[in-house]
Amino acid sequence: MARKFFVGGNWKCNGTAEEVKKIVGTLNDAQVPPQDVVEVVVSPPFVFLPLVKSTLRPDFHVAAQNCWVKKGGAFTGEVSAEMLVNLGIPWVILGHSERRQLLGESNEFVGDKTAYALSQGLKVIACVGETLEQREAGATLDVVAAQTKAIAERISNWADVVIAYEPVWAIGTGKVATPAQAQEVHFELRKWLHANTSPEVAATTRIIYGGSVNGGNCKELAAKPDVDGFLVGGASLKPEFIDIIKSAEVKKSA
Ligand SMILES: O=C(CO)COP(=O)(O)O
Repeated sequence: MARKFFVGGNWKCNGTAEEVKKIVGTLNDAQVPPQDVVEVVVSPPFVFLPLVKSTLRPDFHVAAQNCWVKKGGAFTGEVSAEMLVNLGIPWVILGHSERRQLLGESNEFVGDKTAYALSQGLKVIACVGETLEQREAGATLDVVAAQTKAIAERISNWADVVIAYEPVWAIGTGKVATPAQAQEVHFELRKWLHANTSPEVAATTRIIYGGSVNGGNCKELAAKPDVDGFLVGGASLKPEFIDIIKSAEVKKSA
């Protein structure tokens, strides 16, 4: 069963309005494979969402980088799923390791957010991944399984979920997981989904890799059977993001 290649660009907390316009211009001018080959989603900071949504080419989509865990109200500083839906934002990234680590988001909280966002009609890029300490302790699979379980316990429909495997030690470090390391975890995650959700969910849910992906390493990673795309940080702010989008071609010819 074919899983459409997915390339997300997580801009994190970067950019001025001028820089954002420039990135959008570069994306709009780029020659990339068609939408039936690759799904492209860029995720600017909240304040730039309307600008990006209104100026970005129509075959690319936008994602927020977070949203609140329940209906909006007296939650100062938060942005609700309802607001994103109201603005026509189709996607949201949840459970990024930077939020898990710096803001103390627990597996349960990320699971609750995922369930709520889906209930409001958003599609979710749900991030999982182990720290270097956890990897060295041999706990990688336990960690990503526990993170995925907290989501699986709270949702029944995986059609609008993409799992992003982002090993914390590979994020922003230039230390990319080897294709074999990524493949191993993606394979195990799919196996976990098979055993704990359904064979159909396991076969159809896209599992994308994130952590120091760039124009130079993307093709080798994309060639692995269980790597269904990427969530790109630093390189998504640069023209090489186009090369990463084009790595979808590797899959097509596989
Ligand atoms: O965190 C990431 C994407 O969400 C990955 O970041 P880098 O590509 O900068 O390592």
